[in-house]
Amino acid sequence: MSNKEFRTALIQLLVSSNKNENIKRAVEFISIAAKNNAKIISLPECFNSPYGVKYFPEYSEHIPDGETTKALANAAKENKVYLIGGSIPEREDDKLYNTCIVFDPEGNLIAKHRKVHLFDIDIPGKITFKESTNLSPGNQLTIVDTCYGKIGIGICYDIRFAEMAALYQKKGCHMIFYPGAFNLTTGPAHWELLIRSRAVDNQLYVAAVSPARCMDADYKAWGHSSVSNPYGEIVCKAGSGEEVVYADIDMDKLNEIRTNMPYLNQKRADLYEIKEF
Ligand SMILES: NC(=O)CCC(=O)C(=O)O
Repeated sequence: MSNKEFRTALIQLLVSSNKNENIKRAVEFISIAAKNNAKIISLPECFNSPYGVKYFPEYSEHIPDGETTKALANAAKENKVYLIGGSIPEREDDKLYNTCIVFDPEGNLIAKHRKVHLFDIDIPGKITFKESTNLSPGNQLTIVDTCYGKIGIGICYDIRFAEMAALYQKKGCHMIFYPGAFNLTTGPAHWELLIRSRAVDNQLYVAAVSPARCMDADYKAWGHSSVSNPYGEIVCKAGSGEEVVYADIDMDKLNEIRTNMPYLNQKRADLYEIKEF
């Protein structure tokens, strides 16, 4: 495969309350995905800790000197892959963040995305979640320059904000990764709809990577890690359990879709515009 065609792998990890075990299993799955020829591998949101505000302080780490950063750097280097490290609770000074770290195939930390839109919702009788209880939002968008092109990074709730994805497209991204953990209320309603919408809006590949569902956990993840192509077709999709799913990315296909339907160049900047950050 050339750099215009490459395989990506989404690791739908079953996250437990044992942090060391979570990291170890993530590293094992990275090696399996690399053996299956994946060049860009992603973990899910909050993969080293159960997802919940009460867990964030205990499981949080400094980046880059924490154990998770070191383990992922080694895994990227040993397997010679780009690694999108899902997210982990990050501690800096007296603040906590929900943070995605990205590594190149030499194991260098090349990006750090702090979730910019915190997940604060209250659907009575269904789900209440308030990340802002103890997390602070990130204040920057994140684009990673790779030998496979530019990749935008968002974390879960970030996928709901169409302008963010539009900016990534405007700045040259051909793919956006969203490590995420939707739930049993919003997952069936919106997970796939949002993945496909961001892909069609911007004519790019969208990958969304969830933890596996654990019915004993406080927060029950929807699962269904998926990739949409730029035409809005789901090209791979996990079930709800632990598994790795793969998608073959094809930049010629993306370019063909953009040529056939050139609506990205037909925007009315005289009427509306996405401002650059
Ligand atoms: N972890 C999250 O940000 C969850 C977002 C979510 O479930 C949603 O519906 O949005």
